[in-house]
Amino acid sequence: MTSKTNGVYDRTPLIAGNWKMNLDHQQAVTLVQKLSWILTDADHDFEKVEVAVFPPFTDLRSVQTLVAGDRLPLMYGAQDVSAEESGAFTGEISAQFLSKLGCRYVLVGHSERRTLHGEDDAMANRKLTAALRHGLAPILCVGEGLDVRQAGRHVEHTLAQLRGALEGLSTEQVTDMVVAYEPVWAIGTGEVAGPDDAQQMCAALRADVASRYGEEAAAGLRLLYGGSVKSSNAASILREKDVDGLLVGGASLDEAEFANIVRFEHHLLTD
Ligand SMILES: O=C[C@H](O)COP(=O)(O)O
Repeated sequence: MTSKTNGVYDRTPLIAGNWKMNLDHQQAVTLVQKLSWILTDADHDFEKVEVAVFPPFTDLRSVQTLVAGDRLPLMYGAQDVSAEESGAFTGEISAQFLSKLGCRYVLVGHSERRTLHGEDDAMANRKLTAALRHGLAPILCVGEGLDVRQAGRHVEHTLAQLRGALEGLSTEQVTDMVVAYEPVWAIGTGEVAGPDDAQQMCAALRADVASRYGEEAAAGLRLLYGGSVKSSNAASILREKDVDGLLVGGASLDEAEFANIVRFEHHLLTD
């Protein structure tokens, strides 16, 4: 997001709520209903600031039914996708299934997939390709651990993740992409990277895309920050020039708190 002063953004801000392994399908319906009531009551303009939720797989059909039935203006997506097309892959969920459920987005390469399931950049690349084949918009997650940050290698590390995951993709495919910078040391810890840290990395990611895929691709690329985001720090991070949105974990499980994050502009105007 850019141009914070006149209310006009170069890119539509995206506020994404990753529920992780929380909320069953009934709780999902309740949360989405309440979130939509709060935002509608507050006259939230969903075209100006996009809102997306990422429930567990088992909730997606219920969320789809609610969103379609009530014509809710929010988007939803999945937290992961198989790199495979179909077949004997027990427990996997294909991009085609997600597409059929009306998912707009899918997270790829989240740090919890990387650390808990050993996913690497090559796997992120295969998942991105699978998602794109089925018309899903991937949100590629990148970011460094504490050791890398302390060694001062966070920019090179994160750019290497980006390059590995985007390997072989066309300029057109990269142009539609969303990339989330999530420093692992700031996830679920209460530690937040400062707005300067978020801006430094998002600027480096955008510059890298510009050098490889051209200025147009870089200008369209949406860059999110994730890691202990709350309504109290959202506005200051989003004020940064190259930060186009947020990937929110824990705080997205509380509809009032998440709605306050979505309405960050309100805080920009008042603080
Ligand atoms: O996907 C979301 C991120 O992992 C951030 O999670 P958090 O807001 O709970 O730190």
